[in-house]
Amino acid sequence: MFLSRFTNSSKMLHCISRMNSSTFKILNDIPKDNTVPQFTVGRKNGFLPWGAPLARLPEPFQIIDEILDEAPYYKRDGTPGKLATGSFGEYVREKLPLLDVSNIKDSALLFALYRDYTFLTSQYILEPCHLHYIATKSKDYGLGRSRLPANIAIPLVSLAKQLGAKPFMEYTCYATYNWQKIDPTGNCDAQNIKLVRHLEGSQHETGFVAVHIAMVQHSGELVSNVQDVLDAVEKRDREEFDICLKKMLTTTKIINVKMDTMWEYSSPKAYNNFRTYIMGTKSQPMFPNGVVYEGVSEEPTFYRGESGANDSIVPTIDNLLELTDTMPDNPFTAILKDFRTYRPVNHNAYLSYVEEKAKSIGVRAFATQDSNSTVLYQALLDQVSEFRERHWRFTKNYILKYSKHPRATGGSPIITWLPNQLATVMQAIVNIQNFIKEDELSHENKQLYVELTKKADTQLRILRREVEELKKDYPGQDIDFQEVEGYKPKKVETQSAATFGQAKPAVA
Ligand code: HEM
Repeated sequence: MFLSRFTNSSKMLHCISRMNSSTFKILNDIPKDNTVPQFTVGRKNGFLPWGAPLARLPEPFQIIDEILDEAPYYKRDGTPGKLATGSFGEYVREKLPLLDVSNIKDSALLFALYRDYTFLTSQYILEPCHLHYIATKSKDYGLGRSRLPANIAIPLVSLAKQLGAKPFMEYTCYATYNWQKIDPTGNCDAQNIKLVRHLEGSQHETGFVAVHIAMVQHSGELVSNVQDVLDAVEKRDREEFDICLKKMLTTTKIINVKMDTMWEYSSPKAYNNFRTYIMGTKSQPMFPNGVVYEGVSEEPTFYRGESGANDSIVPTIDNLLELTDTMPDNPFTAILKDFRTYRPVNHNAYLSYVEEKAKSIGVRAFATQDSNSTVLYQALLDQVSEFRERHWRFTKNYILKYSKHPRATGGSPIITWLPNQLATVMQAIVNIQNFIKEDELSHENKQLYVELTKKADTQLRILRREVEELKKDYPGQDIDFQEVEGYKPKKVETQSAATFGQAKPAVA
């Protein structure tokens, strides 16, 4: 049975889940009703859409297929597209009529149109930046276009409103709603994935997105694991709790192993060939005055760019383990919270549910009442650290080796932001040892605990030194709260990256 109470109103979905934080309706099966929002969290689809992403648009929208086929730097036949010749801007201004998208009932078409208008937007405003980046031999991006024409802006804003999304390219647009299986009977491993839309058009771009999909295909198991852990804590069932933590460990290990295949599917050297087009307009020097959406408002807009930071796997685990609560109250954490608004409303509501539920029933407190459970909890923290550590390695090899640009695609400071969270989780692994009584541990858990604690402690010291060194080469890495408008710090603990990621002590 799928969730029949869902309607295509994203606001309604948000309300349903927020009305009662002790329950959250998760899809148990694939819906038959095509008005159910594509990004509804489910035990089968997890954080992927519940239906296969729509690859081709029906009339009267086929003109968008045509334009997007012509756009990529390299078209499907390998010849240069409009972005390579610098003619995309003029082409789309002239060729695209102002289409009416105000009343789209089918959730697949609604999301496909939103995806496609965000592609048109990013290609339009960032076309000059990539050409500048090539002309200056990777030195800088110059300025982007500061006005988005009405034939793109008006429909995009309407679609975003219908979805409760930002009118800008989110992670869902570039990654989780932008793929097809090559063999429809196969799974979503990277070799079986091709893209619906390209920005650059290389196999490295396909590989980059495909590895994300290969990881997110396991998020259905993760959603089930999370629910089982929460149920076990509510029942105060220790045996069941330990079994569930072990199952979740298996899932997280699979996801981390899939992450490692990035090196195989997408080369570090090729990443910067498509990275420009996924940049945002917020906290980016290419858009000092933002972007005006013509026909909508003369007020400039500022949006974060596409980023894996909008994926829901890691935030879900952060929230379940109550790690989010130990993040320092600094501007980096403020950015992390801001990122959470750049995702489907149902994902955001799910994240809030997990966060509130874990706190109210005390997942961490329950874990730390037993030394062996605490080690399993610590092992899960270690998987979050493994994810973030792999990720920091990607950033050093795919980005820092080739670019001195100070901001990541999502607008976070490239040197200090990721280490803020990485250091927090490493510190949490070290701190949790206060709850472990070695003489109560099984032989297996004792070995694991010693190994995990030592590893985190060493990595933390290396990371701190590394960040201080790297900061010298990148300007503006220490930011203040003003950059994250709307965020109210509870208490300013630090504004300096010198003490980034100091987790608060774990309190049971
Ligand atoms: C070559 C591969 C990758 C590179 C270079 C890269 C780069 C980055 C950067 C620079 C950030 C900082 C946020 C921002 O954009 O402003 C970020 C955040 C993030 N990315 Fe990636 N990414 C890669 C692959 C992935 C993959 C495969 C995933 C899997 C879903 C992922 C998930 C995340 C998450 C969850 C965050 C937030 C991290 C946190 O909470 O500490 N990334 N990424």
